[in-house]
Amino acid sequence: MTGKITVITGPMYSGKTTELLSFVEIYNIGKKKTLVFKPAVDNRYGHDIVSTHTGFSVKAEIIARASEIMKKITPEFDAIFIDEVQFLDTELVEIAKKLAFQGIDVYCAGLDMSYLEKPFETTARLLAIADVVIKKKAVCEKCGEHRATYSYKIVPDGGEIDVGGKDKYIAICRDCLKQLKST
Ligand SMILES: Nc1ncnc2c1ncn2[C@@H]1O[C@H](COP(=O)(O)OP(=O)(O)O)[C@@H](O)[C@H]1O
Ligand SMILES: Cc1cn([C@H]2C[C@H](O)[C@@H](COP(=O)(O)O)O2)c(=O)[nH]c1=O
Ligand SMILES: [Zn+2]
Repeated sequence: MTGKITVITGPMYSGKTTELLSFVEIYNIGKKKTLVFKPAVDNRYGHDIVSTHTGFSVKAEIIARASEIMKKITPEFDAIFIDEVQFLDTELVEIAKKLAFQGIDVYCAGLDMSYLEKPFETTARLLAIADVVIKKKAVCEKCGEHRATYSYKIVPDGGEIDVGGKDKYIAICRDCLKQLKST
């Protein structure tokens, strides 16, 4: 049987990594063969772990390019999990397809949009080929409603790729974004 491609997306703090790691746990309980990957650019929580904003973490393989995934897995794997896919090159899309054809489930988590409201290309392309899309929302840090779909930058521009957390970004809803833009 072929594998399934699942993409978990949404703004920062929406629970993407939490959801990704809950899938890892399900496969691990079932004693399945799995591997977790993370791009090298995201150095927030230490070098060889994927961590949620609440501090829950699992061991991960650090990769600079998507092609490194193929060097680290064999056909015996049941599933692979990749966090922060917005930081990886678009070759990940072909790799995800290839692995799914080989019967390996592929779980990807990543931002859909940058703070400039532009789609991250790798996430966008993965969404196009996904079997399952999970779109998460965060709590808006302006109005307190659970409908934030945007990551808003609260410090001067450090470029579209700019690793950080609450020191740089908040999650906000469209209504609050509209308000912020009009002030
Ligand atoms: N604005 C927010 N909305 C929702 N959760 C938030 C917010 N700010 C901080 N959190 C915390 O972040 C956790 C989700 O973290 P994580 O899964 O790492 O999210 P993501 O990977 O989408 O950034 C939540 O369980 C909550 O404790
Ligand atoms: C919006 C936005 C975010 N980033 C960075 C900031 C963080 O390091 C990650 C997102 O982490 P999370 O697990 O989703 O909270 O991406 C960026 O580089 N550029 C952006 O526009
Ligand atoms: Zn709001």
